[in-house]
Amino acid sequence: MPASRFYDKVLSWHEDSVTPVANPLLAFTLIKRLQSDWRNVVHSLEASENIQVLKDGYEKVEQDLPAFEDLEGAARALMRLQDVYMLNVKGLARGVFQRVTGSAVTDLYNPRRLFSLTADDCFQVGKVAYDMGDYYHAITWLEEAVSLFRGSYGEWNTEDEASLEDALDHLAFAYFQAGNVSRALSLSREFLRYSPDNKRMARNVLKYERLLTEHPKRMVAEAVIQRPNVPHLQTRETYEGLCQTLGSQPTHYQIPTLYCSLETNSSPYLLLQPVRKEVIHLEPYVVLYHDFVSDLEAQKIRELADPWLQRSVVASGEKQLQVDYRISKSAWLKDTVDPMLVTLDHRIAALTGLDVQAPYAEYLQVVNYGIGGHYEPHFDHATSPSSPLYRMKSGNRVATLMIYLSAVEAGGATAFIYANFSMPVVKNAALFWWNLHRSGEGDDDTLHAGCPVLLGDKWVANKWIHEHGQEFRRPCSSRPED
Ligand SMILES: O=C(O)CCC(=O)C(=O)O
Ligand SMILES: [Fe+2]
Repeated sequence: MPASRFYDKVLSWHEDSVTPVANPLLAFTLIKRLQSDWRNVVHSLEASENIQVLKDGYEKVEQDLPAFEDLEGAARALMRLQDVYMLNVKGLARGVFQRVTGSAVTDLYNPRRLFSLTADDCFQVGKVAYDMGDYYHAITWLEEAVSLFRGSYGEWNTEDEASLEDALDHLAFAYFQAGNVSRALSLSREFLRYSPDNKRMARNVLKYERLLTEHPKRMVAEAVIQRPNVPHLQTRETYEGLCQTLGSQPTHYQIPTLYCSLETNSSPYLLLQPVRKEVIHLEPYVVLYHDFVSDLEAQKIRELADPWLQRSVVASGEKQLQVDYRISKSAWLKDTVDPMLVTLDHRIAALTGLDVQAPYAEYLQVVNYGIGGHYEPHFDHATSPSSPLYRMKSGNRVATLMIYLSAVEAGGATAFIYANFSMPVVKNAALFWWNLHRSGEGDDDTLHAGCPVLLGDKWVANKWIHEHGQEFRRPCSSRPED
């Protein structure tokens, strides 16, 4: 019986998956299974004697299951990964992560186990794009759906929402919208072979034929379908190149001023336990402190924050908003939550020489990025006088110290757009940089981003240090270049 075949399939997905959400393909299918596959199984016509029990059980948990919005988010995350890492959709559907540029194919990650996508999975991703009018992504995913449905024609899965006909129908229309009428025509004709009585499709075929006779050029000159442009991101190419670590990474051999040292900063605290400091970049000044926290501390911080995590917001004018360009969950941890956080503050103060007591620094912000989670290029400091950052009345964010609380399997680097380098996630290390010049003016060269997580679960913690309280620790200067 198909429903039990679905059950067996679900069981096999869960075999040996300790962290099921580390793989974006598995994460998508998990959400899809909870959001629509089970519903399709439960509401299928395959009424057997136990169906009432199954239905009752389903209704009990229904409101806690992921909503369509979650499925949509997961589909968009897959498309984001596809774009930023130039992933090939055919490869993704087979469970492999390959970057394809021209004829060159690079393996970005070799998963231990392949999780392939079904035709219906690809259809759902394509449909999300289609419903947003994004025919560029719709076409790549629906092409894959059509090709997989063709290969398994006649085999019907109870959990599936769509069929070959649905996929052909959507793909044909997507091509038509994108200006490729000849492809729309051939797919519509294929559709009619399976459903010859469909009047709407018959009308479409006539329309496409007419268009092609009237404008025969469209037959040959197939429109090049462009990826939708995201207007707020002028730096997209650089950003994506850096996420793929195609930027000019600093090499210590070429730049002798970049060095590694054991930092004691004349602090008694650090004399006992010096921290290995690596200068990553000079202007802006960015350093990495290795093993800034221990595995246990990192774990503890993640655990303390976990129950408080909420979808991250950003400052927009005077308001705080949820936006597509920052997708993560975050929580603020007050020092009083655990003595370990006080120890951490002392370590930050000792290393940076800055005062991190309230109100001169913000609470620790813990951030968790799921699959495809990201933070597009931004500044940490306020760029407008009405920013909510000034509510603390301790000036702007003079410096950032960001701790990597986890490793990731692939993706998730921190990219400095204008400085043209990216920092891969180094578990337990902390990245420090100045956001402001000594004059107090924002340093535009600190524009940075958290690249989408390709595989894994990325955690970071931010300590934002404000201007006030640092007057004697970082004296100001009127030279803007300082
Ligand atoms: O996650 C990252 O690598 C960067 C995060 C970041 O820039 C921020 O939270 O402000
Ligand atoms: Fe940032």
